[in-house]
Amino acid sequence: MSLLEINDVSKRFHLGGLLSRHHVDAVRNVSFTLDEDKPEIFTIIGESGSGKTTLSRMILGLEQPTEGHITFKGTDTAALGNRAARLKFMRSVQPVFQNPFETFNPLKQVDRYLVSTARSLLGLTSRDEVEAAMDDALQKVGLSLSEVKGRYAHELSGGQLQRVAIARALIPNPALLIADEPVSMVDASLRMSIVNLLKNLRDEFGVSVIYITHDLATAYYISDRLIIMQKGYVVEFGPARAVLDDPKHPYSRLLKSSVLRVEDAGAGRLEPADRSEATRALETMSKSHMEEGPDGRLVRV
Ligand SMILES: Nc1ncnc2c1ncn2[C@@H]1O[C@H](COP(=O)(O)OP(=O)(O)OP(=O)(O)O)[C@@H](O)[C@H]1O
Repeated sequence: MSLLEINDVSKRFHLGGLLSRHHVDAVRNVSFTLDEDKPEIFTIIGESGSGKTTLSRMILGLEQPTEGHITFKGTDTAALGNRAARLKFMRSVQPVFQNPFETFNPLKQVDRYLVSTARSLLGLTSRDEVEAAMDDALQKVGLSLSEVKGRYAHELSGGQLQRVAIARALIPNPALLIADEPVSMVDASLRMSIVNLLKNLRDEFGVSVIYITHDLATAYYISDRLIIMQKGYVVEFGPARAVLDDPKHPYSRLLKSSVLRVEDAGAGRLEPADRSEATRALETMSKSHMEEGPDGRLVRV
């Protein structure tokens, strides 16, 4: 059975009111499926404005698709009518946001966030039960309740704080985490520990992760499959290493060639790579379609 099915989903934002003719097509005809029996790290890559966050907000039910359907464990997420159905969905699909320093109010002890998640999503009332659920989630991210209890955000490192944010998301034992740029605000030296943590959640606890990033290196390291988005379109889709080793679409090639290498920086080569091929591909995008290669990869042509 599918865990998550994204079926031909598009999102159009009207600018200046519904009757205005100005709009942005943030997401265009995106489809993919995650399998319930095969937890994976599914990565969405794309530059700023390509539609990654809009797609993730639709999966979380924070935006509704203009067209298409999103189905979680067989239920259309647009049809989650009552509070009980909505709560059940929120227990199963949890977000992790980009900046842990924005996630946590500096005037509130960080463990209070975990307490409220345990109460609201698990319905726990007794202090012992709440603390057991918190400690269990904190252990999964390599922390413990005693390390975190009573502490404020500024008393923890960015890496520790992002672990606490992930622990909060893990309290209801979700099947799916939506992690939107979870390492971009974390110190480079701590980045791999968070990335390895996501891997561990997949391997040890069977949690699937939708990992949203600009960062090709971490995407290459942890992803099972990925999509590359440009201006709302999926331009390439397939096993992560196959796509990143040998990108087929001009935009994917541009992304890969834009990664700054130490030897280029040392030689003063800081200019962006030539965008002309990717820009030409974008001009013909509305007339394009996805085509399947012999290795099961999909490329927009
Ligand atoms: N609520 C909104 N109203 C109008 N336009 C929006 C809204 N949200 C997003 N957009 C537009 O939709 C497009 C896609 O934005 P989105 O934030 O999904 O991209 P992104 O790939 O996540 O970018 P970033 O990496 O910068 O977060 C952009 O052109 C953006 O300006």
